Amino acid sequence: MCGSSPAIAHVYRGTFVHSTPHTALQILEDALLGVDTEGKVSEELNKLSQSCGFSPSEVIQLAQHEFFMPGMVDTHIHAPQYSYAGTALDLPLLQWLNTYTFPVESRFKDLEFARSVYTQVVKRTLRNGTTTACYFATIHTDASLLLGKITNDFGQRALVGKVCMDINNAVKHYKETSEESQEETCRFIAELLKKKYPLVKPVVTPRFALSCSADLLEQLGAIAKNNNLHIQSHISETIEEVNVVKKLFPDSESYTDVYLKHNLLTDKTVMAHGCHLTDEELALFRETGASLSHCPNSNISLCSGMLNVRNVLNHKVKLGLGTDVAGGYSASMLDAVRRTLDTSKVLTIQEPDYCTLSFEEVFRLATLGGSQALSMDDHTGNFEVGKDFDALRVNVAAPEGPIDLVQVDEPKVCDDRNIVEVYVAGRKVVPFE
Ligand SMILES: O=c1[nH]c(=O)c2nc[nH]c2[nH]1
Ligand SMILES: [Zn+2]
Repeated sequence: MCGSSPAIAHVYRGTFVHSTPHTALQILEDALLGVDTEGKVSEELNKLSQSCGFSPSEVIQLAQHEFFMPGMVDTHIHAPQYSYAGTALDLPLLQWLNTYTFPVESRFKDLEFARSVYTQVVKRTLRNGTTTACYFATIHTDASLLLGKITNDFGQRALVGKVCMDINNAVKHYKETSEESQEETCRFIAELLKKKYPLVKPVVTPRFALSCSADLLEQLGAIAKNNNLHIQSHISETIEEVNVVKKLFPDSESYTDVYLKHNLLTDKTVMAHGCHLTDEELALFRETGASLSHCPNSNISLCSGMLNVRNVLNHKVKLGLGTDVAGGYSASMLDAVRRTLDTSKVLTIQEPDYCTLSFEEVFRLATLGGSQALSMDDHTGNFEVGKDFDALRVNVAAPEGPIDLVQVDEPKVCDDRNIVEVYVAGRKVVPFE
C-alpha cells in the first residue's frame, strides 16, 4: 500500500490514446499508467515511482507499434440476432422483423441454443474490443439471465435486457401478455440483481412502441423508476415506423412524446437509431438527459435512414455508437466507427456545407461518448485517474493484421486483428484463459 489508496497491481509504459470532454483525441507518449488492485487507473506514476519506489523492471513496456486505448462501448446490440448476422438484409425494418427476426428470437426458449449463441457473441465482441455492451436478449427470462451469466463469466461489462412485447401480429407465438411481460421483467431484474455480478446490470427493455401496448409501456416506466434502472428501446428508425406510431398513438405529439408520456425518457435511457427525429424531439432528449445510440451499419443495411449526428451533437444530446447486430451485419465497433464516418461523408456529398465528423470525434463517440450515453462515464470511458481500467492493447504491426507499415510512425487504420489484449476493470479478458 502507498498511503491510503489501494496498492498498484500493474504499471504500463508507452503510448496512451483517449478522449476527454474537451479534447476529442489526446495522445500521451511515453507515459506511465498504473492500475491498482481494484482495477482502477491509479495516480500518475511519476509521483508513485518517487514515493513508492517502483523499480523499472516491474513496468510493462509497450512495444514500438503498440498503444493503449479505452475499451469500446457498444450501446446497442441484439445478442440473439448474432445467430444470423451477415444474412437477411433484403427487407425494410418492419418486414425484416416479421420475416427473419421474430422467428429466430422465438428459438431462444431453448436454453442450449441460447447458450451456444450467447457464448459466441460475448466472445466475439470482447475480441473486437467491446468492453461494455448494452444487450437486447429475447422475451425469455431464463435465457436472458443466462446471457447475464455468460457476460459475467467472460468478464464483459454489460447491461442486459429481457425484451418486452405484448403485440406481435405476424409471429403470434413470439409475444407475452402484458401481465406476463411485467411479472417476468420483475423476476428478471430480481434474479439478475441477486447474482451480484459486479459488472452486469439489468436494463428495462420495451422493444419499441409498435410491440408494446400503452399499458405495458406505462408499467415498464414505473418498474424502471421504482428500481432506478436503465431503459433501452428503439425510436424513429424508419419513416414507415414513425407513421404507424402516429396512427397508433394519436394523442401523442410525436414518437418521442409516446415514450415521454410513459416515463421512459430518463437520464438512464438509451434509444437506438433516431434517424427521423425532429429538432423538437431532440430538445426533449436534451431536457430529460436521454441518449441516442447511432447504428450506421443497420441504418444503411436496412435502408432505414441516415442520422445527422452533427445535429444531435449541436442539440447537446448524449450519443454513442451501436453495432445493432443483426440489422447491422458486423459485431465490430471499429466497423461502427467506419460507418459513422461514411454516413457523415455521404451527408457531406449531399450537402457540401455539412460539418463532417472528424475521425477524432468518432473515436470519442465509440469510447467516452458511449459511456456517457449509458451514464457510466463516472467510472468508464477514458483513462482518467480513478476510473476502471477498460482498455485495448493495440498493435499496429500485429503479424496477423490487415495492413503493412511502410513508414515508421505512420498512423494507419487498423481492424479487430490489431487488438491483441482486452482489459475490463483491470482484468485481462482477451486472450481468453
Ligand atoms: O434494428 C432493429 N432491430 C430490432 O430488432 C428492432 N425491434 C424493433 N425495432 C428494431 N430495429
Ligand atoms: Zn436494435
